[in-house]
Amino acid sequence: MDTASENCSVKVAVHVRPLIGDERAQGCKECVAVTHGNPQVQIGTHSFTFDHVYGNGGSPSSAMFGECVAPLVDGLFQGYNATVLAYGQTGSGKTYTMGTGLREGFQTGLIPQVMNALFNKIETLRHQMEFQLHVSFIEILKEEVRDLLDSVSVSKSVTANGHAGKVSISGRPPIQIRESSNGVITLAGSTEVAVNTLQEMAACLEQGSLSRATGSTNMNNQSSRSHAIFTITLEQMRKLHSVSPDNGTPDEDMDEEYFCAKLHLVDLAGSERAKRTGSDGLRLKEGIHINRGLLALGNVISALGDEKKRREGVHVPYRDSKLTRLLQDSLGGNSKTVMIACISPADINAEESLNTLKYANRARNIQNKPVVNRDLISSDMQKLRQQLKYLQAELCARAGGAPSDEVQVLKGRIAWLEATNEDLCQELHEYRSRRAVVEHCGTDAQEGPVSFVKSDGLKRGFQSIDSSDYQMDEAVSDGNSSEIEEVAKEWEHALWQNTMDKELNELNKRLEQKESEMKLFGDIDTEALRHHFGKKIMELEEEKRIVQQERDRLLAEIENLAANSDGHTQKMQDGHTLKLKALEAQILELKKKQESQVELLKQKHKSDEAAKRLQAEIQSIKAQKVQLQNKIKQEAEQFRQWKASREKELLKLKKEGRKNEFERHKLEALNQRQKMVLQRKTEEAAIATKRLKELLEARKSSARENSVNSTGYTTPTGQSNEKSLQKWLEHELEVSANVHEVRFKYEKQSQVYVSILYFPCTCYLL
Ligand SMILES: Nc1ncnc2c1ncn2[C@@H]1O[C@H](COP(=O)(O)OP(=O)(O)OP(=O)(O)O)[C@@H](O)[C@H]1O
Repeated sequence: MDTASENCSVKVAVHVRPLIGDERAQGCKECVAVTHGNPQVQIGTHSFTFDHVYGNGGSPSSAMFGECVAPLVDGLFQGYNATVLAYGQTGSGKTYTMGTGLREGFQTGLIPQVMNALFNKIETLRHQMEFQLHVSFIEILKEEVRDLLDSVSVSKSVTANGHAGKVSISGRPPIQIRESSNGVITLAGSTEVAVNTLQEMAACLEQGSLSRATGSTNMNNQSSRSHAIFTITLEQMRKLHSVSPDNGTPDEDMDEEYFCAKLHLVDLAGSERAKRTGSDGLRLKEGIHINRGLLALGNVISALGDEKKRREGVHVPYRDSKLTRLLQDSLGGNSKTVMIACISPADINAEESLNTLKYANRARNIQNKPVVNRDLISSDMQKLRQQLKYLQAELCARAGGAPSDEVQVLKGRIAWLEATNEDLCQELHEYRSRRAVVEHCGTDAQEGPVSFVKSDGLKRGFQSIDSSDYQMDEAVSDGNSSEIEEVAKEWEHALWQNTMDKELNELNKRLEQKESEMKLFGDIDTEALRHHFGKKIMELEEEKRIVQQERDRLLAEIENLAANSDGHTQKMQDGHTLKLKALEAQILELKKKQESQVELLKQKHKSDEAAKRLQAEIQSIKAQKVQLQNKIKQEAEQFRQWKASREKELLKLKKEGRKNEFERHKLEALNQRQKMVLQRKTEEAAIATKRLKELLEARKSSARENSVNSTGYTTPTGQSNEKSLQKWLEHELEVSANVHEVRFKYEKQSQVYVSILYFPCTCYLL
């Protein structure tokens, strides 16, 4: 690879799509204004300047390819890597712009146009060089890299809820991201299809687009649920005609130069808010992963886009997500990059569109360092060849008079160089044939335990986010929708806060900058300056007037002298003419000075105007800052209230639970006691029944005795028996009444107990 690199910033274009059917049906108004003839976009009080603005009054969308992407395609042929990145809210038109969806407008998308331009250019250059094209198409879905061109993976529609998804058949190892020793990011295990024609490349795009995960949400009925990267690799073998040093004619043997450049075409999944997309379950989980990847991308852009941070060499968190890892070269690395920020003009999307523009505005500050990707070995070889030719020429030149031992040394050197050249050719050949295998096997010595340790360390920095994600996983698997909602809300709040903090930081920076600019104006006493310039002009005016008077006087004298001309007067006249000339020059000088003073005064006036404008800008930034701070405060307060009410609710429920538990214990104890009483009474009743039987027996036998005596009187024994029988009967009645009462109470308590167990809340309310 060439070491020389040029710094070039990420170019940003905005694509404003027209209002679409749904938005029209909802009666939305347009809230995005584009300044005519200028790449400026305005939303509310916010105004941004980009490299290009398309749609909605800006340049026509059809000009986008020619202005933004065609130069990157040309760059590919010079060996420069390039990236085109579509970013924006869900439903803002990224897929439409890139042409990765097989829907309406597909052919006008950027990727189909790239393919056309690529093959047209190859056709015109075919006689000068050899080409080899490869394409790969991957998606990042829920932090997993999937191969969209893998023929083993199959695309399948999942019919429930209209959700579609891709099902991978196991058998191939998952795709791994690797970093080679020279810092190049590669994908080990992804399919690289060699293509020779436009049709073959289009078929790859179509196959991958069909396999991509999409799903329906409230905001886009065919929403991309993954980040997709379509990569075109262009290899060129250029034939270099070298000129013979002897006769200046082209050499028979031609040198070769090998270039290899990649073009990444990225269609990111859209940022989304769970509330607006109406996502739940699977969609919600996808949305969280999408937002998480975009948050990591935002952090990378912030770290790279901040001049101060860059100078301080602040760590860029590329490893926080697969997306940022894969785009490492595209952002701040070896690539020419264009970001296309897609926005909707509808007023209901104003906040999201504003966020997209802020994100894109930050990206404009990123400095990349693209280099020509020339094969190291071929460039070494070229140097050696040049050296060889130079030596051969030197040898020829000296052939006549050079001492023979010097010629011998040079010949030896040439032989050595030729041998080295041959070795290098061999090495180059082996290297090329091994390269493909090496890339696929991914046997990269760099990915050892050391890099794991490093990534672990970085992971720790993101622990809070990881743990919230873990909570989300738990919540989703439990199927507890209120918990999901709670975690989603907290996540959304954290995202929102992060964006707002960044915005506030940016406002503070802008304010600081404007205030320091204002200080420059403030140090100058404008009134004193104006007075000084006014005075200076008057003085010059006076001086000019005096000099003009003197000139007029001299002119009059010359005229007089001319009338009576003699030798003496002629001399005087000459002297006067000289003086007159000097005075004229003086007047001219004074005029110039006066003009420059007037110019200075004008500039002063202009700078006063600029100071006023600056002051107004400072005021507006301050007002924006106050607004933002209030918004942050309000949101934080709302979130705090929501959290407090959730906690209160939870506490109340816990309290109710405890109370119910206590009641249950109490009832159980009562129930136990009553059971015991019932048992005791039942036993007493059994004893009484037994006694009754005995008494009845006794009574029968005494009656028999009485009939034997036949006296007709009741004996004292008979009387006492009757009394005891009466007493016993009374007791018996009392016992059975008690038994009934206890049984009734027991049954009632049992019913209450059952209802507490199965319907605790109702019971509490009762
Ligand atoms: N420039 C445009 N002109 C006309 N229609 C457009 C344009 N851009 C987008 N649309 C329409 O808007 C809708 C959403 O577009 P698209 O699917 O490309 O959005 P997206 O940003 O890729 O969404 P997501 O992130 O959810 O995948 C589609 O119906 C598409 O046809």
